[in-house]
Amino acid sequence: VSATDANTSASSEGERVIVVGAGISGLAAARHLAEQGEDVVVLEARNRIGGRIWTSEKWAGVPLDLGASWIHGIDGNPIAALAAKAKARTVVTNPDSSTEYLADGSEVDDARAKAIERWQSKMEDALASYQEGTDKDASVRSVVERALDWSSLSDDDKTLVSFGLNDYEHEYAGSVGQMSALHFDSGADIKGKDVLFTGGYRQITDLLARGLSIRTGHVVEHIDWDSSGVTVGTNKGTFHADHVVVTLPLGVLQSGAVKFGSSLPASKRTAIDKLGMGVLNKCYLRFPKVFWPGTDWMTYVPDVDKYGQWEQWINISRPTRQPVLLGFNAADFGRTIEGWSDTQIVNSAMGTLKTIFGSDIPAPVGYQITRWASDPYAQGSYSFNKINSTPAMRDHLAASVDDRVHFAGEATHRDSYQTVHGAYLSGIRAAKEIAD
Ligand SMILES: Cc1cc2nc3c(=O)[nH]c(=O)nc-3n(C[C@H](O)[C@H](O)[C@H](O)COP(=O)(O)OP(=O)(O)OC[C@H]3O[C@@H](n4cnc5c(N)ncnc54)[C@H](O)[C@@H]3O)c2cc1C
Repeated sequence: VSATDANTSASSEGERVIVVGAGISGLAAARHLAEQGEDVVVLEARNRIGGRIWTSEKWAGVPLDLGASWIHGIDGNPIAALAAKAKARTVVTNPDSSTEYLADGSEVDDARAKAIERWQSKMEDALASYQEGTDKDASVRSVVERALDWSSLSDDDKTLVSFGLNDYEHEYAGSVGQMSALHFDSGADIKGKDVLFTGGYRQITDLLARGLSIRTGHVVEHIDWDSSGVTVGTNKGTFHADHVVVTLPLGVLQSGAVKFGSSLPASKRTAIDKLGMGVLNKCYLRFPKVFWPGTDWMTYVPDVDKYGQWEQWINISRPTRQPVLLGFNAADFGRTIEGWSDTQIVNSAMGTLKTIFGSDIPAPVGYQITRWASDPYAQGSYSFNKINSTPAMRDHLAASVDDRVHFAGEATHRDSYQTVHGAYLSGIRAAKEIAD
């Protein structure tokens, strides 16, 4: 790889490869290529590696993941193998370990819990039978509302149905008004338990990055190619190579922030346009003491006019051994609060916690808040299947162009998009297009 302002190992006889992005997919690609003897450099816009894996060290001794937390399904998962190699300690979290609260803060009783389950299975059935009965797409919300005859429901039932809808948003990060009823859940099933890292997800990216040539602070601005090679322009000079592996997040591709010199194939442009980039944000709150139950999850069922607000919480005090709670907000509300000040967000979170646990709970002694949609190098949290997108579009997004420009990243994995392991596998796939 040669740059006008810098030269790397010019003596190498391997192919010269530039990898754009030092997230898990870029690191996986670069590592595979380096192991095959290729001459590879990673260009990363941020001053850190990891991308949407981002372990905060802001609170001494309490590493917190602001991006990905879980290995989703450890059975046969390549990230679980890397975790073992890194000797990283993990903790199982159990989705069935949950305490549920109603809008007034009272705990959900057995009858109400059954009603919630009943509505959830009605929604699942409605979506499954829609998928079997048509190939015309519609939004998840419209299919559910039609099947359950929304306007005839009592306010009480509307609240429970809304809670179920927002559950889909937390899982897939898209708004149910935009999610494809045909394809929202396409892809691989998760196999095995979910685990998170007590010492942070960065242990995985740090392991992969070891020994690689990575240039942080290099913002890629344009990518050109012809039969003789590729040229990658950055804020710190121009780089030349035989191949480039582009791992830019879907949101960044959609924004047009990086210009592609020769035109990209129509199928790839359509895929970029039609797939969706969703939002999931985190708000960690640290308290002087634990005042919540010992279950892994806490869920809150707000009134319909507070749709999607602070519905899902995880008790992070078990893995961190600290009085810390993590509140999630997805999709529309997750996006809305990015425009709020930190104080507004914390007050809003505390409003929900006070409704549940009483107004005399202690004030938080610290907070950490994410804004993934406003982040110029992510422009969202992860991709989702928007109305009128198709699973084949992920293959189009993944396809290489002229055997020069290769694509990886979570959004390019047809079955395991939205995940760390999907991103990782896509990086290996792209690297193998260049060197097996
Ligand atoms: C809040 C949140 C929670 C999540 N939870 C989980 C979870 O629990 N489990 C799970 O499996 N997955 C989870 N995910 C998804 C997972 O984090 C991603 O699928 C995965 O990390 C994506 O990796 P990637 O390499 O495709 O992209 P990225 O990690 O985004 O890497 C792309 C890199 O490109 C860089 N870049 C962008 N623009 C430029 C430019 N112009 N020039 C140079 N470099 C550039 C970025 O800075 C970034 O480092 C979560 C994501 C978020 C945001």
